[in-house]
Amino acid sequence: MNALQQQTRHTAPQNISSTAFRDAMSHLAAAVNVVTTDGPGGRAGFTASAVCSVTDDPPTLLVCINRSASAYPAFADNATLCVNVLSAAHQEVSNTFGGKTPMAMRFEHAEWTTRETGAPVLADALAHFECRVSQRLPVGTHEIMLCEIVSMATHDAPECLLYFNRQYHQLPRAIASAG
Ligand SMILES: NC(=O)C1=CN([C@@H]2O[C@H](COP(=O)(O)OP(=O)(O)OC[C@H]3O[C@@H](n4cnc5c(N)ncnc54)[C@H](O)[C@@H]3O)[C@@H](O)[C@H]2O)C=CC1
Ligand SMILES: Cc1cc2nc3c(=O)[nH]c(=O)nc-3n(C[C@H](O)[C@H](O)[C@H](O)COP(=O)(O)O)c2cc1C
Repeated sequence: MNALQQQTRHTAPQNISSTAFRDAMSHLAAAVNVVTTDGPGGRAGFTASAVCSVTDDPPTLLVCINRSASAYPAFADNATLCVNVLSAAHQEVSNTFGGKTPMAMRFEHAEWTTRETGAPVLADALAHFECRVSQRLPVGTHEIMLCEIVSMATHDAPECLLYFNRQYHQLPRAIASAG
């Protein structure tokens, strides 16, 4: 057996439990976002790594939200949301929105504003995307929200926040070149 084979762990298809899937998913590094909303369903937000770009025409991204999350009823009732991309300075913001913190307290510890849609915008987010939810698709425990961009902005913070191996990591904007 060579070194590569020794480091590779295979799981038979019939054995793919939720735990095995999560263990494998912990090997995917992901950007960390706080997704917020406000409207008839109230103000809410949650930490999300399941966010990705779908198409640039019309500019669209997707967000997956667990339907058992305390934030879900507000997202189900509201038509707009904001994806706030976190910088390395926002690890505590991520913990606040990813834990069991009561919804009203989540917005107390960072600077939030509103712009086009009324969804809370994190003042110094690395980027923010205000969106109109254009489609909703339930899949298992989650709902995929397809989100058309209404307005966006970027902010050149020096490092982004990543989630990998169940831990936070910080990645600099520019990697120093060797030699
Ligand atoms: N997509 C999601 O719903 C995610 C939920 N979480 C939640 O945050 C908490 C802490 O998670 P970890 O410490 O990373 O350990 P974990 O073992 O629960 O998660 C490991 C990885 O599995 C994936 N994952 C976790 N829960 C999932 C779910 N319900 N549906 C689809 N994918 C899921 C994510 O990629 C995550 O990084 C847990 O309660 C977890 O459920 C974390 C990341 C993503
Ligand atoms: C790094 C990280 C990423 C997460 N990504 C998602 C996600 O993409 N979708 C999701 O529904 N929940 C995600 N969660 C979990 C939610 O942020 C939240 O903890 C969960 O919905 C339970 O919140 P509640 O106590 O308000 O019900 C993530 C949590 C962490 C810490």
